[in-house]
Amino acid sequence: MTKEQVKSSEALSARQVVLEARNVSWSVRSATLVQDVSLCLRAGEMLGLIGPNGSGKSSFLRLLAGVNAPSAGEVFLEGQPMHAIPRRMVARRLALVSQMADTVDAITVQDAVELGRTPWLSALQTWSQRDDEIVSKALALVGMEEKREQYWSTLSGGERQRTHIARSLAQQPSILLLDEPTNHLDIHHQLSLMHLIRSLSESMSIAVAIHDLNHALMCDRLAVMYKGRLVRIDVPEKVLEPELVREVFEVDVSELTDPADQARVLRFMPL
Ligand SMILES: Nc1ncnc2c1ncn2[C@@H]1O[C@H](COP(=O)(O)OP(=O)(O)OP(=O)(O)O)[C@@H](O)[C@H]1O
Repeated sequence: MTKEQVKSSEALSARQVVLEARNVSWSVRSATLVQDVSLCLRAGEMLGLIGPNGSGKSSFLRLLAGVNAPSAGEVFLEGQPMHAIPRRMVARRLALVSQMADTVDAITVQDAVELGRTPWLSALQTWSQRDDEIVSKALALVGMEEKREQYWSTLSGGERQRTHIARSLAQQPSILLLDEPTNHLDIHHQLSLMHLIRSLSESMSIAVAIHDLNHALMCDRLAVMYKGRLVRIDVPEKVLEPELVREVFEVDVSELTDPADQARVLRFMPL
């Protein structure tokens, strides 16, 4: 990751807001799981959502995606209230890759990825060669083209995860929301996926929940969730500082520099 790939906050602040949460809360029974969160995702931004287990990242991503409606506040997609946009139209603009996404067993990888084209098809717009090309490209991007005929039920956890990501890419959204996409992936696939997400952010806006704080360094900005609240949003260097990491994640952090390429590396120690 070169410094040039990460966009500066000045460059980002000039860009259009594509998705906005305005004072959003979400309660289930008496528990408030997301509390008064406001943030903007800008065009071409890679925004990381970080926070300890149970801090509300997945719940907040589902609100951003319009899968759940906020109990208070509002989400805006390209300036329009999310609740007023038909789901099919939302699906043409935004895709969510959930943490525990599953699908029915009796379909192949190819079938699962083809489902990503659904929002674009209609009685007038039937399956075309272009749809085949989009599906093939999505499979290739996640390295699943050789497994295209394999049944879902026979896939490993990492292959399922990559298939779901391919499905979301086949959807051709301009906004991609990913909930811990490196779950189940081996180290090679974790790195290649993080670099793929980084390169996709040249043409898409991305919000991604991440546990690995070294991966989080690849984001343009980081939003820190803690007990359902947004406690900080800023560039990674300003967010991943010892005091905040200690308070939110209950670990000590020290920063090292890789002599090979001067890259920043974080090392964590128990308190
Ligand atoms: N439908 C629900 N009903 C009750 N509680 C819920 C519901 N969904 C989530 N929660 C609770 O809300 C809190 C936030 O959950 P959420 O999955 O959003 O956190 P997270 O930050 O994504 O966690 P993780 O890092 O472990 O994936 C958790 O304590 C969870 O148990």
